[in-house]
Amino acid sequence: MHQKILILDFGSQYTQLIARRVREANVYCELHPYDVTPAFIKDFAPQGIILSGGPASVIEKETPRAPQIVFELGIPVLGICYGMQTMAAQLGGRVENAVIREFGYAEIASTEHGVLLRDIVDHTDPDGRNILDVWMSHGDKVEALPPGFQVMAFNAAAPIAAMADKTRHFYGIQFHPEVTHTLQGRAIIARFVHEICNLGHDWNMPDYVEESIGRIRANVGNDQVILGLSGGVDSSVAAALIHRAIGDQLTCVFVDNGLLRAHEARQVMGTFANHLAVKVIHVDASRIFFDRLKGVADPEDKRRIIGREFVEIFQAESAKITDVRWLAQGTIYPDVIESAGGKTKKANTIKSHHNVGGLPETLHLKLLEPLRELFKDEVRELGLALGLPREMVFRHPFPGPGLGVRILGEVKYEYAELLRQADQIFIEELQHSGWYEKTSQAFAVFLPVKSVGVMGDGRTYDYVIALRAVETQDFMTANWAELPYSLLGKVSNRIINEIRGINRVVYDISGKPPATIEWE
Ligand SMILES: Nc1ncnc2c1ncn2[C@@H]1O[C@H](COP(=O)(O)OP(=O)(O)OP(=O)(O)O)[C@@H](O)[C@H]1O
Ligand SMILES: O=c1[nH]c(=O)c2[nH+]cn([C@@H]3O[C@H](COP(=O)(O)O)[C@@H](O)[C@H]3O)c2[nH]1
Ligand SMILES: NC(=O)CC[C@H](N)C(=O)O
Ligand SMILES: [Mg+2]
Repeated sequence: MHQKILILDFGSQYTQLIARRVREANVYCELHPYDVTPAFIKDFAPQGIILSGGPASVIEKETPRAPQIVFELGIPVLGICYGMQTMAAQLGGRVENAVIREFGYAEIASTEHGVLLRDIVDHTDPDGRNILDVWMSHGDKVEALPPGFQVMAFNAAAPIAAMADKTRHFYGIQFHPEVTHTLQGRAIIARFVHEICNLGHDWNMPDYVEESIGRIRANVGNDQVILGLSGGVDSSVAAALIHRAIGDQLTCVFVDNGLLRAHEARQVMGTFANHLAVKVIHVDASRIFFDRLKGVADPEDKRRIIGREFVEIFQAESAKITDVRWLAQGTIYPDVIESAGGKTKKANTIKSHHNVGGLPETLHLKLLEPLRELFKDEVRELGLALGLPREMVFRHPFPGPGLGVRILGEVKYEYAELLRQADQIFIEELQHSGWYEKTSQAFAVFLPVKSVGVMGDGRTYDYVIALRAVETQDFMTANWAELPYSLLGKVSNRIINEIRGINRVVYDISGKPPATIEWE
């Protein structure tokens, strides 16, 4: 049993980051909606609670409140932004519309009341006051302190920019410590969990590996498990972990759908089957995929067809193995959070992300998802701890539909071959120049349009390749990467010189939003 923090989510854009920061302080935490039941909170038995920010306004009626039990358990509570405002309102203070709203950088002076901000400082002002550079995003502010509280920090826009009741260990901060713009944010979160909640550093990878292996063994017993192995980070780490736990009871199914990157099949088989001695069934289904995709140009239709075909292959393969009771997946914590949000939010479907999650009932398999609690960088750390090669653990994510959504319109074998070569050149050059690690995701896109060129004094009429490279934390928003012109020039030269059929290369300079990372 780990010591743990409960984070109640009021709908902030940054709630996941709060969880990340707590984990980075080596403390286990979970994120749940603000309206969980009192019984849930009791059972969860947290050593501290964090209330997140949120878009609503405490001033309006019918807006979210923290379950009252949060303030009755005798444990520390930290309210961030909306979390602070609702704490103030619920405990007898007052919240008003702010005259001056703050969005972005702000300075606050701390009074050092309570332990949370004591000695945490960016600089001092001419009056000798401790100043923190913080990031704010609010239109409301706490106007009157609840009984028992004192001001912990202030500025002109928010005379109560932070407040504390040091007897009950209730803290409220108007700024966001979870975003990196708040320079001392990490230190503040660490202060809260270690010194105010008195939690140790009991969340670390080596312990996690052992615990997780124990849990997998206890769950699975003597059953057989199958896992769809893509060669991506998540399914690879899941495979390595489960294999460590149950060895030969695990069978991986790696589907070559003809839409993989260059040498992917060889690499995956090399690492897993040869190096780690994991049982991997290599299903060469490229012909089936190309057949099914013939004449289909609509991106959503393509995604659906590819997703359906994956499921059929899985079903066929699992039927060939006796005693399979479990389907293992590389589901990670952001997937869990996002699909929970997806049930309640009325979100627009931009793309239906392919996932083997939609397996038919007739498969009758239980789900084994050992990475459900982990963030991507924790998954990477786990991969390294399990001995997976760095190139595998740190590779960019690759979507399930693969090159199928990077060939615009109809997918043809000929296009896939051209794209594979271009993508390989781009990735090679990024790696040589040190830019692969500086970008979050990079790839080539095949445009099935022809343009005129001149090569060796002759006319060409060939296809176009677009290059895409982005920097992002969470893949929800992204900036295009400012790759050096010299690097782009070299990649362009190589693609046009080395690949017959391509005579023009362009670079995608669109952010997300308004564009998405993949072109389809
Ligand atoms: N070619 C494939 N063969 C078998 N299973 C696959 C294949 N492609 C995708 N999958 C399954 O679909 C799941 C979702 O793919 P996704 O790309 O989200 O994760 P990943 O490949 O494990 O990691 P990453 O996000 O780093 O690419 C994978 O975990 C895997 O189980
Ligand atoms: O497993 C996946 N199955 C999919 O169908 C899929 N579509 C997009 N992606 C990846 O998700 C991230 C965001 O992509 P978009 O900005 O294009 O939506 C990027 O990292 C994309 O590569 C997918 N991953
Ligand atoms: N970021 C937040 O939590 C904002 C809280 C509240 N909606 C405000 O504008 O003050
Ligand atoms: Mg993948």
